[in-house]
Amino acid sequence: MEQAAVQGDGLLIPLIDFDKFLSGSPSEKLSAARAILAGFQTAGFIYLKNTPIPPSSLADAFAASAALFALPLPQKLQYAWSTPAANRGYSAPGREKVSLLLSAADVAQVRLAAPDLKESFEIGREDEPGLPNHWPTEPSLASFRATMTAFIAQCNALQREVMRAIAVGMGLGASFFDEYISTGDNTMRLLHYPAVSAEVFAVNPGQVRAGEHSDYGSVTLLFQDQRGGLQVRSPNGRFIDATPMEGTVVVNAGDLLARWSNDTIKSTIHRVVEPPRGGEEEVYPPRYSIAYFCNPNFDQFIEALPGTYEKEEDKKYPGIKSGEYLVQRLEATY
Ligand SMILES: O=C(O)CCC(=O)C(=O)O
Ligand SMILES: [Fe+2]
Repeated sequence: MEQAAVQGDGLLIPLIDFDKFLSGSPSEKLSAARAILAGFQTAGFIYLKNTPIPPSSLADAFAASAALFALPLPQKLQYAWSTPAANRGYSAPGREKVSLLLSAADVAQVRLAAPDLKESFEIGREDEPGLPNHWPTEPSLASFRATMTAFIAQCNALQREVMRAIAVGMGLGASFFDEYISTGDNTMRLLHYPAVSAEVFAVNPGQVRAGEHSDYGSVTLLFQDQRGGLQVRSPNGRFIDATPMEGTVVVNAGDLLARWSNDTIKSTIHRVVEPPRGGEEEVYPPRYSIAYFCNPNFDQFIEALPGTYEKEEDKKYPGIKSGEYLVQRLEATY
């Protein structure tokens, strides 16, 4: 029996020992795979412990991310995110003037449009023709590219194993997804939620660090620091804290995997809000996270997986090319 990482209001996110899947006995492998699949089918989220990602790689990636975001804005803007098809580079925070608002009408207006209090930097597949990554050239970031390249390779290897676990759980054979994900059409997103005055949230109850959303692709590996603020929506519609647990990776299923599984897997809404209140903080410290968004190869045609429907008419969605689906979704957001 695995433990719960998060439990409340009908949401149960399991904590799974991934080493049991990777190096356990055949029966341990199978039960870990089934627990992983069950977590995606019920919560849409799991926490994994004992993954092969070395803590030192993660620490290096967070340090490189912090060094990047510490650059002055004009320097970061040299690396600006350009188009949904490219999906690479830097996105600046929304204007953070919320606490200066004077009238209730102004507050109401901003609540409607309250921009996320975050900045991000996206890194795509390195060898994609015509779409170079925006590697920083500052001397203070001399090791950024090597650090991220190594970390991305480790994340890609981990997601392949997660997909194998899903395949085993579904009874499809461990290598079922391998050919679908051979290219590594994935995106690493570095996230920085700057320090923010507690007043910003007090003045505007609609203000969040990242608005509620589901992810688009197959699975997302999410590495969060210890600040807290990530919340996952329960089946009853309440947001439940997905509290950080040292040494774990949060993994969630995205919309394309839900569609691929004929909605037997859930892509669950989540968001990032102010950290849970401890005392009388006036300023919430910055929060950093790294999300590794995975997709089937962009040229793969995605339609209901074997075993997720009985008759043709039970298929809920027409097939679609992975890359087309992603670009459609990105176009709607930016
Ligand atoms: O920062 C986080 O913990 C969550 C980020 C997230 O959900 C996203 O970027 O899709
Ligand atoms: Fe997300």
